[in-house]
Amino acid sequence: DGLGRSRLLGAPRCLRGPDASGQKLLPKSRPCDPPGPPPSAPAPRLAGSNHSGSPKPGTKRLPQALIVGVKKGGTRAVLEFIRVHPDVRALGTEPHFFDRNYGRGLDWYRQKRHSICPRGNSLSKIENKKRRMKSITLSSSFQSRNHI
Ligand SMILES: Nc1ncnc2c1ncn2[C@@H]1O[C@H](COP(=O)(O)OS(=O)(=O)O)[C@@H](OP(=O)(O)O)[C@H]1O
Repeated sequence: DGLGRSRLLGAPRCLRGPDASGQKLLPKSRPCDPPGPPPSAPAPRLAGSNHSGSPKPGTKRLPQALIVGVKKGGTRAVLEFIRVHPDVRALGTEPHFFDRNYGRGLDWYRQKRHSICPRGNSLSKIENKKRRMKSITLSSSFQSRNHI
């Protein structure tokens, strides 16, 4: 609200440690993780999925929000605006999940997000260079009555 009070009352807060006081958690100059398994690696399977790769009923967890924009459409600016919220943490750099690290699986991606905010709200910008699209996912403990 206008007084700077969080409307996310009741949601676990992401306490910002000394390493995250408004700074990017991962500097842009940091080299990417070594490449994952070759493209022939099987597609990652969702936790709780059956042998066909389909999630079991009741186990699929989707992001609370997915913001999609074209490349160079200002998606970084949107992410930076959202991360100003005190209850939101964001990966500093794009994890390159789809174009470089897909073979590492969804657990690798989830762990990256979990490492910045284990119980709360995390943002990350992911990319699909082939389609020249960018998206921002917001996974959170927000209740449906909460908005940012
Ligand atoms: N409000 C507003 N108005 C006009 N232009 C803006 C605005 N916000 C971001 N930008 C410009 O958007 C470019 C970055 O977009 P993205 O963050 O989507 O880039 S990327 O696709 O992730 O590389 C980047 O443009 P370039 O500097 O030409 O790369 C930003 O300057």
